[in-house]
Amino acid sequence: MSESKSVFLFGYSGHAYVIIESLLDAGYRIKGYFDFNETKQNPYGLDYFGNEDEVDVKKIVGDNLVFPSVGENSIRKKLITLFYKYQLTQFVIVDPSANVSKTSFINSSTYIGKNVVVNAQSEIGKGVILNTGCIIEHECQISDYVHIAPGAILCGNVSVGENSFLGANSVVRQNLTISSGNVIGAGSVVISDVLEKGIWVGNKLRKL
Ligand SMILES: CC(=O)SCCNC(=O)CCNC(=O)[C@H](O)C(C)(C)COP(=O)(O)OP(=O)(O)OC[C@H]1O[C@@H](n2cnc3c(N)ncnc32)[C@H](O)[C@@H]1OP(=O)(O)O
Repeated sequence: MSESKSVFLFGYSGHAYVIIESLLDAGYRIKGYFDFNETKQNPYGLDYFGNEDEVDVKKIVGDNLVFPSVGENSIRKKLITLFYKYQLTQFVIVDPSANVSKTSFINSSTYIGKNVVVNAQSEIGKGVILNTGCIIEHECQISDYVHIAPGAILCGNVSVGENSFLGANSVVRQNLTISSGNVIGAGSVVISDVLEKGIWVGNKLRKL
């Protein structure tokens, strides 16, 4: 990761706190944040630069780095669209504790959290969150704006469509596809393709 520039964050609540600590551990300087309003709590003492829809973001940011620090998939998508519009400098944040295969490909504005594993030949889209301790096994394909919550496990060669959310500790069996816009509940076990959009929960446990 580049250490020569400062980072402007977009969004400053719980998910941003996690990102801030990864950035600080990796040696970045944080310039401040944009958000709808100045936040009441400011645990990291950051400067507020305004609502990105109301201020001249490009002039304020210059050639510094930008990052979408919000957990909600649709808001990250909106922010990244703005980053492209103003040709701002996007990057990838990999927490120093993560273990990311050299043969995987990670797209811009993606966050890889503490103790995450990304294994061989996986491809991760832009604006993705790989949250604390999740495991993305070999040859997985994760599309843009997906959120994989803490502790989720994707076995090998799993595809996840754009904007989907996989809950904490969910497990997806190998070689399966989850199409775009899906929500998989916390602790669920996915044992067949999920091709119809919806909120899916449960683990159909039975004696074999
Ligand atoms: C750092 C972070 O925090 S990242 C975020 C991590 N958070 C998570 O992973 C949470 C993921 N969210 C969930 O699992 C949610 O429960 C959802 C999205 C699946 C469903 O939420 P809601 O739509 O609000 O459902 P609600 O809580 O009303 O429950 C509806 C029904 O589903 C059941 N249900 C909800 N979640 C689950 C689940 N994970 N597994 C099994 N059943 C569930 C409920 O028991 C309830 O059943 P009933 O109708 O028989 O009473």
